[in-house]
Amino acid sequence: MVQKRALISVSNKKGIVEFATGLSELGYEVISTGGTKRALEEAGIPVTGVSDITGFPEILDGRVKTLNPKIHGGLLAKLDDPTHMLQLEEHGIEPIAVVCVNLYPFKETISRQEASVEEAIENIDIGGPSMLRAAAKNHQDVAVVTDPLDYEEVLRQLKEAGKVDGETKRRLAAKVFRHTAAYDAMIATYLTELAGEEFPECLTVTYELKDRLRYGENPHQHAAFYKKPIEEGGSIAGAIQLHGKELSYNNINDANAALQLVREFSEPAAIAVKHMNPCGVGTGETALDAFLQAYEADSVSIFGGIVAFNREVDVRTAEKLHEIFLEIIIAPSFSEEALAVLQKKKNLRLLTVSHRGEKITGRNLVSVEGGLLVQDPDLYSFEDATITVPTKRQPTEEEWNALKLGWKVVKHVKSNAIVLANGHRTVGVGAGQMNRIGAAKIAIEQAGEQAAGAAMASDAFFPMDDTVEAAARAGITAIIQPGGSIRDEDSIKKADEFGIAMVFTGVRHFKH
Ligand SMILES: NC(=O)c1ncn([C@@H]2O[C@H](COP(=O)(O)O)[C@@H](O)[C@H]2O)c1NC=O
Repeated sequence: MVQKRALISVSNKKGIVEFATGLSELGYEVISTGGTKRALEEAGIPVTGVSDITGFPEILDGRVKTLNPKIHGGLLAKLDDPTHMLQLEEHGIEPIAVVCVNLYPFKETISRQEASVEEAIENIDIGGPSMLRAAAKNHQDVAVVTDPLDYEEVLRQLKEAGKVDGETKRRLAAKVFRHTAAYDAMIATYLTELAGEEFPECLTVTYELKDRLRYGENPHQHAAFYKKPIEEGGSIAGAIQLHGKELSYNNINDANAALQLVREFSEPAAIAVKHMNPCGVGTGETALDAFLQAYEADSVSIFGGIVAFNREVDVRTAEKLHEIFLEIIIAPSFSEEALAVLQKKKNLRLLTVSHRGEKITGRNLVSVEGGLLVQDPDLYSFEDATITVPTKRQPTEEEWNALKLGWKVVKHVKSNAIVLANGHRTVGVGAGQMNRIGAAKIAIEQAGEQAAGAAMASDAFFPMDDTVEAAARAGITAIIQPGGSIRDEDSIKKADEFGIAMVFTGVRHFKH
């Protein structure tokens, strides 16, 4: 019997001995590169070295091992093409029926903070992707495996049918091209960043499947959650779920919004979110104080919402949280007693996010029909802004605290956005209105009596003085807004008329 050939060259050696044993027992001649050959021989599997086939040693520190016509001819020949077969014979090349290759660990290398550029470059696999792509192109005749999870199925089919069926070979080939494309995308991103190119001529991003979701924004929409290959600390994609039902599409979006806002605060803070807008934000000496403030901010909307903390949730906070219906609680950690309290609710999702204090710096990508919008995230903070006070009256210390809180929150509310706040919590949130005065009216109505003495934050400038007038009539005493309207003077005059202290930040925080 003519022996069939299987080529195995893997960096990740997991499961390879079992796979190679299976192939060998089925009569395959296993051919391998240096390290793989050694590992298989140690396990007692007969192996032919690739160098014995190519008649060429591995050179340049392994940069050239399998890049040889004796290998690539065997991968690319069409078995039903007489000319191909004749040429193989002429050049003494044997066809290869099974290819098992996984690549140098480029992702793992660049994930290590201390990895040098030289190390990263050495971990760019060249021969591996070449073999994978060749075999995948020729999948009509070659079964190509790159994922150890596929070893079992390939062996099963070879054992039961003596071959891998066409459908499986096509599926494996598609997987290979996804894998090599993702691999190259990571390399391209790494080198593009090193070269400092901001918006290259094409965008090669890659994401890995994290979860299939039960449905999307609505039950009739199919959905999945993909994550970046290398995790960014503090992101929802890196969150660990300790308890509760699986996260839904809307949960993930809301949790993301809550996390982005809680990161604005260094003092203990609690953020309640509904439909991606903060409905109550509180700060205090402790997580409990902060939560009580957030709850007080809007004890109606928080129902069925998400609460994010930037401090550990302790048992006292957990007991308070337990009293209301929430979908998700996110915190850096939960004390054991707190967990015991919160886990009484079967469905309540508890997430921890390992925020190590770094800013999330990756670009924002938003899909529109037929394209993708790409921009930097809005990382501008109050401390970065050039603050001016154009009114006669300067804010008092208490007003400054309220203005800062309102300004941090309004950045995370859908535009047009108005937030009313005191020094400890929001008291009114007007989100996503088509005109500014509309957003102001909603915030003022929600605040009711609490508007008196509160501060107002606006995500963009006032095109006219009507919002200042509405604020004054509600008893608001301080306003923070970007400024920059051609009619700023009208707003300043109106503020002076009512003794309001108004602050300009010079920075707009639209959010759509
Ligand atoms: N250059 C080549 O000809 C080449 N051929 C195979 N490789 C890679 O070498 C690795 C296996 O090496 P080893 O069997 O020596 O442990 C695999 O990840 C494979 O993708 C190569 N490496 C790199 O580019």
